[in-house]
Amino acid sequence: MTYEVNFDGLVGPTHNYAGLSYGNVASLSNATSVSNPKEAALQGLEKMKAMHDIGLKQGIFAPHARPSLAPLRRVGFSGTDAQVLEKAYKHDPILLRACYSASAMWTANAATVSPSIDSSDGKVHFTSANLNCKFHRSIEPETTTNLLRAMFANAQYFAHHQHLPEQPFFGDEGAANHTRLADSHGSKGLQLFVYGSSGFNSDIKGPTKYPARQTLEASQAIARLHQLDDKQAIFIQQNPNVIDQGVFHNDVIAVGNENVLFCHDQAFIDQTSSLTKIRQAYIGEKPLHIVEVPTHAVSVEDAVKSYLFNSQLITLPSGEMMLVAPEECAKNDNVAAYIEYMLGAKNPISQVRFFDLRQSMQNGGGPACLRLRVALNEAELKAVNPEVMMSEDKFIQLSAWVNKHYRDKVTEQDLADPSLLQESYAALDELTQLLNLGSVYDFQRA
Ligand SMILES: NCCC[C@H](NC(=O)CCC(=O)O)C(=O)O
Repeated sequence: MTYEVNFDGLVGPTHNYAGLSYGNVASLSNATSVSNPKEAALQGLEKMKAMHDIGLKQGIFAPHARPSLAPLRRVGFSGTDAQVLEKAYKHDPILLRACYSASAMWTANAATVSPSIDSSDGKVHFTSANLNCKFHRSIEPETTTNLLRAMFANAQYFAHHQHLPEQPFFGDEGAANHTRLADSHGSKGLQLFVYGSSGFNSDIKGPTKYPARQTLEASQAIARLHQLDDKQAIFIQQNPNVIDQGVFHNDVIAVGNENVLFCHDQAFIDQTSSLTKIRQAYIGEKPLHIVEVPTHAVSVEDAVKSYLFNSQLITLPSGEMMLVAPEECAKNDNVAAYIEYMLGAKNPISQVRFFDLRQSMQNGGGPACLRLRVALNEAELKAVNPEVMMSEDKFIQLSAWVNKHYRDKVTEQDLADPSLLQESYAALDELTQLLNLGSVYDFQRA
């Protein structure tokens, strides 16, 4: 038996709205709104618990330590921690906000993962994403790797790779631009890598307004590192026009699960020929279902607002598929009508469940952004650090931990307050014990 295990990012104690992601409509439009980290973390935990209760395997990905002081010291802010915060607040508040971001919650961007069945050495491969398109995200990869190593600590089963070179040519945003199509989670599959532009080839035309965060070269490097056979990797360009309309990652316009690809009809460049290539490359024996949503039913704008395609598409223990959608989809008439139609149409998706993830959604992160998918067989699952797996007890423990440590309000002014740093580090130090992670943060290693 092979399971798809979803590792959801636990929202960190400094979750805030800083408007840091040009090209991500929600991030920009909610800049400087007041955030509620406690509510954000509890909303995320509710989703994890619901997935666990449905009978799925659910994991927990710890947050990163924020504020991160190393980048501030590196660019010349000096003194005690409190002095560094005070000076940065005064002289470069935007940089300070970036160093406070809880963006590591969106674990679809933490790494790209290939299951052992696809890799020639028979191991599960992980490559942390360099996230070098946005400064606040470019400071994530080292801690991500520390966390992955603490969660998947067995070298017999798990191979960890360093993130790609920190340079736009190798822009890599992890699993948000990667999906796997296969007859089942346990069968050999086709890994679909979707890139926005090329680092080296100027014939490949990217978007003109917003940045393309994933390059072809990065996707190719991952396929090499993960030892994928040529037949098991396909590279398709994202439609640059939709990037310019706010589709900053492919998982805002397409999602795959087993033998289903659910996508908008403007998701890919030259959509008809892109889909033909995917159909021809599919290596399964079952039929590949491509559920393509027409623009007349759901516009790109509605897709971006509702995050329909940032739903998780999961296989239930019964074998049916369920769309795990943000509540915003139920509130958008066009999207709600399409979902109703789709559930009744001839395809494997037969159920939907909506979640309130507003705190994350307001920064452009839906259900699918919040999770990293790792397909694991029984032996591999046994080798995972058991403390990072969701259970009744873990849910109670983590909810209590959030309620004890988190604030229910963070404003821009709070970022100058050194007690927010102390509270956050104390909370995370305790969390590393709850999840048995060891010393993964800089402040624990100093
Ligand atoms: N996969 C969803 C990622 C969302 C994330 N948003 C942010 O970082 C917003 C942070 C802020 O603006 O405070 C991003 O754009 O990478």
